[in-house]
Amino acid sequence: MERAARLAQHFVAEQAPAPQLETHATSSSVRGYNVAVLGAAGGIGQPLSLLLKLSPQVRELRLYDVANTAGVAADLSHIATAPRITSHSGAGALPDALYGADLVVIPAGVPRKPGMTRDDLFNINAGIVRSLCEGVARFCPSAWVAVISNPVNSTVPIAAEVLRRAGTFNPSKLFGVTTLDVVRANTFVAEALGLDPAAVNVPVIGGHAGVTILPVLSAATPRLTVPEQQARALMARIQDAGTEVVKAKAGAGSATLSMAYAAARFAEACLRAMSGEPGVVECAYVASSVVKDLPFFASQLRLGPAGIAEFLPLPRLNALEQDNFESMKEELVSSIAKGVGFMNGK
Ligand SMILES: NC(=O)C1=CN([C@@H]2O[C@H](COP(=O)(O)OP(=O)(O)OC[C@H]3O[C@@H](n4cnc5c(N)ncnc54)[C@H](O)[C@@H]3O)[C@@H](O)[C@H]2O)C=CC1
Ligand SMILES: O=C([O-])CC(=O)C(=O)O
Repeated sequence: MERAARLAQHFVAEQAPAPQLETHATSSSVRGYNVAVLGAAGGIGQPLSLLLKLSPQVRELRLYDVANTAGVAADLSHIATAPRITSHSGAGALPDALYGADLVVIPAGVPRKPGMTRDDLFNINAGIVRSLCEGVARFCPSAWVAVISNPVNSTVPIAAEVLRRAGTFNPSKLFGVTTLDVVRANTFVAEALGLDPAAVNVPVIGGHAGVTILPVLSAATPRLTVPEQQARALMARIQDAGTEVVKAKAGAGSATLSMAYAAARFAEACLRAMSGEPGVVECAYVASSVVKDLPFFASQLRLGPAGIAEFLPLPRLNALEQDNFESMKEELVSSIAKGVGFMNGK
């Protein structure tokens, strides 16, 4: 019997810990973590896997996709860094990719073409995220899960519902990756201020589509003092930045390289928090009670060894941001309801 099938059978039949890889290192004995990338042969998956191969936090990097992971894995495995690379192609290989994973990053799914919204991807990507999360619930129920697949505003509620139904949902460990919005905001604000982007931090709250992306420019550090018209233009550029890339790629997909950078930054933050490093703060789209009537919301989170350790208070919004905040609510409510409706067969 295949190792994956044996592991799966063992897990289901006996509910006992299988020969698990050594994980959950403590800060005093860091051995690294097992990270699975689902969709690893894709436009984001490949450069993301490259960046994770460079991470000192990673012990084993499992590359899973419906096909074509063998070549990516062979290629990456020649890089002279510590993480061990494994290849898992096809649905039958999912259990092996997930078993003992500490962090699962999901960039699986179709990207936009010009003229499409992220929501236009729902019909295909909803089912992909559902089936992958069913695997997570079964084979690595304690893992942290970072969902990249769009529309994030709906795929994260789907992931939550899958895990909840399986009895394994831990809201502190499920994240929609919105780091690219923060990365873009930092870059564009740094350009405006003539600074190194590494010295800039802009919290971005809400969700990950159009008006739901709310960069809180008034809370940027260092302080951004620009005329309102320039602030409006910056906000619009950050909100439309995904579309800017989709248009420039002219049918060849959406952001992959900047997204890989952003996802690697987020994954690295998760692994540092897991290992007990204090003061790890990132924005992400999570199950939340920070805003009434929005059960999923992106805001600044302090991460700890067990996932979300604290929801930081929302920054104070100026009039322009408050306006945007009010106009995002309806869209976010309906995107969340669409995800939940999908799980209810609607
Ligand atoms: N959260 C964010 O900020 C961003 C999200 N995205 C989203 O990320 C997703 C992936 O984008 P790209 O990598 O550019 O697309 P891509 O098409 O280049 O790669 C997607 C990969 O997913 C794989 N895949 C499809 N179904 C799968 C399944 N059931 N199991 C495992 N793998 C499967 C494909 O074989 C392919 O290799 C898209 O939905 C895109 O909209 C893209 C950029 C930013
Ligand atoms: O725009 C897209 O379709 C991909 C994405 O989410 C982004 O680049 O922010």
